[in-house]
Amino acid sequence: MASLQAASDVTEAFDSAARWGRIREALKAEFGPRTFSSWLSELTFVGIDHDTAVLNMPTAFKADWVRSHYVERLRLLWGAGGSPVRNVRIESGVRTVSAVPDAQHIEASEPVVGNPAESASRQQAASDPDAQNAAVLNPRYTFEAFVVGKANELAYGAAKAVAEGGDITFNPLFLHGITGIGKTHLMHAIGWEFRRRDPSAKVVYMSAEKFMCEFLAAMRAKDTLSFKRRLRTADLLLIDDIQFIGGKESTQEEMFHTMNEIIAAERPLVISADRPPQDLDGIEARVRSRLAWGLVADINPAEYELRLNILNEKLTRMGFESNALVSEEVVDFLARKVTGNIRELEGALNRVIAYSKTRGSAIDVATARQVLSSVLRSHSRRVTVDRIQREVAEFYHIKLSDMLSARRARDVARPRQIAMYLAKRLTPRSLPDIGKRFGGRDHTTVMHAVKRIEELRAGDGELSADIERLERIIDC
Ligand SMILES: Nc1ncnc2c1ncn2[C@@H]1O[C@H](COP(=O)(O)OP(=O)(O)OP(=O)(O)O)[C@@H](O)[C@H]1O
Repeated sequence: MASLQAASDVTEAFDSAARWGRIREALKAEFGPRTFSSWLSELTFVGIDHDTAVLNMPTAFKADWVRSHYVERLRLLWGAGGSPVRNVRIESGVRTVSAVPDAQHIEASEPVVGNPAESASRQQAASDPDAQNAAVLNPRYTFEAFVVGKANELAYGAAKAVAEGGDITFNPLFLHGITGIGKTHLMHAIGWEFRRRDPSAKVVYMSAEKFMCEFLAAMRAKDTLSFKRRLRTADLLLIDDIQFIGGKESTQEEMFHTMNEIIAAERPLVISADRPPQDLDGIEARVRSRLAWGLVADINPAEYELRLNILNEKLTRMGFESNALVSEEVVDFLARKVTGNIRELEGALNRVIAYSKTRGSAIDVATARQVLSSVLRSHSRRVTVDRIQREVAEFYHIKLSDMLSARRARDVARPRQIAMYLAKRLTPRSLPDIGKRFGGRDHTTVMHAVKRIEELRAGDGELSADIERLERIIDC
């Protein structure tokens, strides 16, 4: 690893590796053995690069997942206890040589971090299959902990209605919105409330990816019956991130029959995705139409006020009511500056808290700015495909969903091509990755769009000026 500082000091390397061993144990205790083995067990420690812990995941897909779901937690664990590590970088690709002693074989010698109640309930789940469905629900994701604002009030209201049972007029409930915005939180909240009202109810929560893996494993083992029975007998079925089954035909077929059976039995079904049903490319028309049958509720990016309320709610829940560690000014600063999604907002808050705890006193805005410099820098610099899609859609007065849709009319196809072109120019994403974010299109479509816009720009001053204007909007 040329970019890494040489681990010349074996003791130092060993210390970091031992630390990684303890962090792995903490993660396992915190997230439970099942989540750990699905998402975190393959993560290996590569080395320390200045103030950054470098970790590796064998596949790009899982690396992406860890980046979007666990990196803040990893950063906090690495940075705890006065450690000089401030950042965590997740690389992908199979690594055969370890730059440091193999951390995975080092026993945890310090107490693990994690919620003991959660660990206990997970341990119980491991030996009690009936308890497993409840155990996958995150205890933090309740309605009480969900802050409502304009951006999510429709989804919240619908989720409450499902959870409270009674006579709902829609089924399924389809929740959609960009990553890190509260879809999973709401689904778990429905599960908790449903079970609170009827402790004997069978609540099944599953990510679509897990649905696929378990179904394919059951097919391979020629035992799909128990899989089918487990899902189809649910009193409440929650399927998260359904976009992942795009293109997987046998899984879609099974999903379709499962949905039909649950709906026909008038038992509630809740589905989530990163986009509305009609834009789920790679998913059969009959499945899409079934998904849109009930109520489709979107969750929009939080506005300033909601971001502020969420931060205050989190602080209260953590027992920081008196603002002893995080002042009102710092909360306001975070709400104004961290505008991406709620996961990022939480991450920034956790960093500020961790830093204040290390110092033993509240910090001011200037220090918060410093502590978050890498987050804020990457935030202001980081142009995302989502952001490009939003700005281009607004600029050309088309619907955001048309960026992902299959519509070929010129008035939407051209802005979509421009957005692809800008995604290639302004983000580090690869062509296949960009294609995936434009409704699962092939990389050749993106390549064609980039070429086409380059050609048009060369001969069309007006288009070229529009693109420059867009670049300025997106860049600021
Ligand atoms: N309105 C809210 N109030 C309180 N916390 C929230 C709210 N919205 C999101 N969060 C928090 O933000 C984090 C990310 O939310 P969540 O995991 O539900 O996102 P998601 O939309 O399911 O993302 P993904 O599509 O990546 O799975 C969670 O910790 C959740 O508790």
